[in-house]
Amino acid sequence: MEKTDGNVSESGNEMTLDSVRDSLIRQEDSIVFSLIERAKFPFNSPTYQESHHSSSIPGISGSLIRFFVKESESLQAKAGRYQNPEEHAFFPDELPPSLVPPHTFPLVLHPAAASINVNNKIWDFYFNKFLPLLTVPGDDGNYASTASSDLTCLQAISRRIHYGNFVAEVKFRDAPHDYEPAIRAQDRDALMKLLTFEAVEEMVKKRVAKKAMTFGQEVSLNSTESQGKYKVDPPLVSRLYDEWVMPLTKLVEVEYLLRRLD
Ligand SMILES: O=C(O)C(=O)C[C@]1(C(=O)O)C=C[C@@H](O)C=C1
Repeated sequence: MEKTDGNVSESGNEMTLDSVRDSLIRQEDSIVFSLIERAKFPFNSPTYQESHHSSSIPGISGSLIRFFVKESESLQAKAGRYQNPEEHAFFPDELPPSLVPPHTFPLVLHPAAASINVNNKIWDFYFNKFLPLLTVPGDDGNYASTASSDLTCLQAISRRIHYGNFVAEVKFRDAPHDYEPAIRAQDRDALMKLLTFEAVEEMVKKRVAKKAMTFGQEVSLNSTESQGKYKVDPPLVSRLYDEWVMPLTKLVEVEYLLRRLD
C-alpha cells in the first residue's frame, strides 16, 4: 500500500474500514497543527468585516477572508487541486479549469459524491461559532496571515469531513445487504444508525484532545516549566469534533449512501 501525505493512495478494492480510519487519524494531525497556527493570532475581526476592506481597497469586494479564499482556490484550481476527489472548494462555482495534466485518481466513489459539498456549513460553524472560542479577542493587524491560517484550517477540516464519502463507500461495500433496504427507503435515520459507532467516536474525541496536548505543549528544556500550558485548549478540540466535525462527516456519509444506488 502506497501512502502519500497521509492520504490513502490505493485502488478502491484495497480500501478497508481500517485504512480509511487510518487516513482520518492522520488528518487529525493536520487539523490540530492548523488550529495551533491560527491560535497564534488574535481574532482579528477586520479580516471578516464586509466593509473594512471593500470600502477602502479597490478590487476587493466583500470581506478580506472571502477575497483570500476565492483567490487562493482559483490559483489552486489552476494547479489541479480539485481534480482530487478528496478536495472540495468553498466557492466551487467560480473556479477556473486546471492547467496541469490530469492525474488518474482511482475510481473509488459513486459519481454522486461529486455533488456533495457541505462547505457552506463548515464555513458557517468555523467563523461564527468555533473561531471566537479558538482565539483570544484582539487585533494585531496581521489580517492576511490570519486569512491564510484560516484557509489552512478550513481545507484540513473540509477534507476530513468530505472523507466521509470514502468511509461510506467502504461501509456499503462491506455490508451492502444491511444498507440497501434503508437506501431504497431513503431512510436517513436508519442510515445514520447503521453507520454510527459510538465507541469509535469516544476514542476520536479522546485522541484529538491528547494530540492537542502533545503537539501544543510548550517545549522547554527545563521540563518542569511547561506543564499545563497548551497553545490550543484540548477540550475545545474534542468539542470541535463532537459538535461539528463528526456530525458533518456523518451527514456526508448519509448523503452519499442515499445516492449510492442511483
Ligand atoms: O469511523 C467511522 O466509522 C466513521 O464513520 C467516522 C466517524 C467520525 O467522524 O470520526 C463517524 C461516525 C462513526 O460513528 C464513527 C466515527
